[in-house]
Amino acid sequence: MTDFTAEVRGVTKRYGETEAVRGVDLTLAPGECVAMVGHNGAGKSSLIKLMLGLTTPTAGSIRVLGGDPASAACSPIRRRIGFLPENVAFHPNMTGRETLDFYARLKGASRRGNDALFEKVGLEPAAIKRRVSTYSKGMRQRLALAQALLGGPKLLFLDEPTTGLDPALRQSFYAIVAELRDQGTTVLLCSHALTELEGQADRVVVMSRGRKVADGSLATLRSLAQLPVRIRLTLPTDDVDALASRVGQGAALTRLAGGVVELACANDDKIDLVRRIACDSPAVDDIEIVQPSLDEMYAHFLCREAAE
Ligand SMILES: Nc1ncnc2c1ncn2[C@@H]1O[C@H](COP(=O)(O)OP(=O)(O)OP(=O)(O)O)[C@@H](O)[C@H]1O
Repeated sequence: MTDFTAEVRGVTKRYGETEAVRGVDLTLAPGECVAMVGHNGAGKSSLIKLMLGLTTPTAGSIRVLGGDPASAACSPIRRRIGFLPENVAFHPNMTGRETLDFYARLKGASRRGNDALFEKVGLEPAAIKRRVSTYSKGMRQRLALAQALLGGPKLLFLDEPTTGLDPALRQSFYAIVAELRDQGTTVLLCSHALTELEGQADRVVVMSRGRKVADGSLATLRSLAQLPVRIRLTLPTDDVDALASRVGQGAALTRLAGGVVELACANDDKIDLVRRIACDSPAVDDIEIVQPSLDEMYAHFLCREAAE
């Protein structure tokens, strides 16, 4: 008996000569929001298709919601999975309502909840009467999310859900994802927009060339990557060199524009350094601690994998 919503064990997927997924282990716990990142062709979509039961592994095993998602007996399981594919193509001549009704029939879900779904994703009553061909990219993506939410999925796969959306729409998209997660839905989210994933995902999985090269919370990945933390000081005095060298003892120092000095140090040395700055340099105007970004950690794990 497993507690995981999805469990991928030693999975390899080969397409002819191409090994799209290589020996991947991955678990998704109930109510977890996991971000999967990786370069083009890293194997993210292949892994999602395997968990959806659209393809079968060449080696290894997959269990989703307690069953094998590819087996014919598991269609009740597949009804509890939602999927927003990377490139959604709806029929242009159907209205929003007709489209959602159509997908509800396909999924065997009741259409009674469709109005609530339109409201959840922010599609106005006037908009759902219009043909999809008149929709903006943002409206199509909202409709795509409503489609993925049909039947109240326990597990939701979102493949590049925010590509092409403006910042406000991206925020509202993530607000819906957070609400779903709070209600216990497990979410796996693929994206190339690493910066916007910070703060959204409980865990980040980094894929490269079919392999999983890192898996953990941002804090775990930070401690694994051991990238330097940067401490930015805004110094009021002209004597930047003296002050900077005094506070910067033992830390790599860079002068930035506008009297700002950046000190790079190991994460474990950060508190000591901040103490020293506070004691020795009362004239510091401002202090900012910049943790390694997900972009930087991602680049680090890819370089490490390439070197291995
Ligand atoms: N049906 C298929 N037939 C043959 N090769 C495939 C098939 N699907 C995927 N591949 C190959 O498997 C590898 C992984 O592709 P996949 O689409 O899983 O990557 P991805 O990480 O989702 O990339 P992207 O970010 O560009 O969507 C690629 O080399 C791709 O060409």
